[in-house]
Amino acid sequence: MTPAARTQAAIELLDRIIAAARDQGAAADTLIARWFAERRYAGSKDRRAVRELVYDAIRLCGERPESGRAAMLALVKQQPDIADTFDGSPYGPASIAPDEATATAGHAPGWLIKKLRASDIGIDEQAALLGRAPLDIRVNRLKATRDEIESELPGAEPLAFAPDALRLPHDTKVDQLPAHAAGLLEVQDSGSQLVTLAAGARAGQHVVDLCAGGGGKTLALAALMANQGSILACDIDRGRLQRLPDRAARAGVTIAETRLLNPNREAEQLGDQEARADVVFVDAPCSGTGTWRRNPEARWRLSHQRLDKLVATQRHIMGLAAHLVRPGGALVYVVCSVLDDEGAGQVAAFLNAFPGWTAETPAPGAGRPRGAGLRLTPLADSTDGFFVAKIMRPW
Ligand SMILES: C[S@@+](CC[C@H](N)C(=O)[O-])C[C@H]1O[C@@H](n2cnc3c(N)ncnc32)[C@H](O)[C@@H]1O
Repeated sequence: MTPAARTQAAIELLDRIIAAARDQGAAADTLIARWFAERRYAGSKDRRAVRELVYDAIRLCGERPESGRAAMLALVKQQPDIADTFDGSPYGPASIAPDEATATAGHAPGWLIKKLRASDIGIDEQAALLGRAPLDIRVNRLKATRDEIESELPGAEPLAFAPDALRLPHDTKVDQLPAHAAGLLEVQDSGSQLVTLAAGARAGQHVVDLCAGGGGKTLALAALMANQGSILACDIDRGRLQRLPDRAARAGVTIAETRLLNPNREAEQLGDQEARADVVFVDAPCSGTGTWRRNPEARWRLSHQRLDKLVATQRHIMGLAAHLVRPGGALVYVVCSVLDDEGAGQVAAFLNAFPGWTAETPAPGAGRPRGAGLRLTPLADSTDGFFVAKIMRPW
């Protein structure tokens, strides 16, 4: 592909990503993969170059742009060399007109910037939320030690604050490693590992992982429990939950059982779990503001209404979770968001609604206290952004 054709490809892809963000369609990564699957003529260098242009433009534009071309013109202001590729050639974009509309640069839509500021996420933190995410893995302590895996992977760096975490060079093809196929490691952000550690789950305990999804944190919990005890992994999403048994088998985890929940019938379906769990782990659905490094277009999807709906769902799930915790047990609440509405505010509301419950500040070696919990951010901790709180049920 010529440089002009690459710019045109990026513009077309951005158009699709903008439409999908508006209509709650597929994620940017999926759209990019589909686009190239239909265009086999594009080589690996073309793919990399187009992808880079697309993500640079997404990161640059805080508000959802009017069009892919407007987004790319905003990028031209930052990277003037790209202007030459608007050459009107057969596969390239038309020349730039003097007064063409250009998207505005920024970290997020205005209403969201206000929310971030109100949550003490200043401009440097906002910029870091849009940086490039590192590649972290969790060594599965059921099958290997971190030292063993570190010695096998050139460039792997152990992280001081997460005992099973290694940071790998960006271009490591983790899914092609024999150690990955053998279940010795999983790709998992070190922040994700830390919030799981904060649950303090121990061997022999009964844990309910109420929003288990595909089981990323279920497997980490099982490893911390030395695969002893029991984990009930629940979710309302059949597709995600279905992935868990195979992943568990690969990781040598035998203590996890799955249960598919029906929205709004969860309480009835969890009746047998009433007041039984030592730990109920709630990795709640959230806005994902802490994971913009991986999905920067997520900020174009969010709206006031969507955030309000998420906050209501989180509250509903916390209420369900509270009934499953045994006296003296813990409800561990996690979101990959840095917004107080979903983090500190949510826990304050819970403590108000459930008298006698008390928050313990988890001390996993990173993060800073935020309200009754702990917050991790990309700038301060070099992890994804997370909020975690450990709330104890009275005896
Ligand atoms: C942040 S994701 C969980 C990720 C997962 N714990 C992991 O580590 O891979 C949140 C999950 O909550 C689930 N969810 C949404 N509403 C729910 C509900 N009412 N009850 C249980 N799970 C729910 C979603 O399907 C989604 O899989």
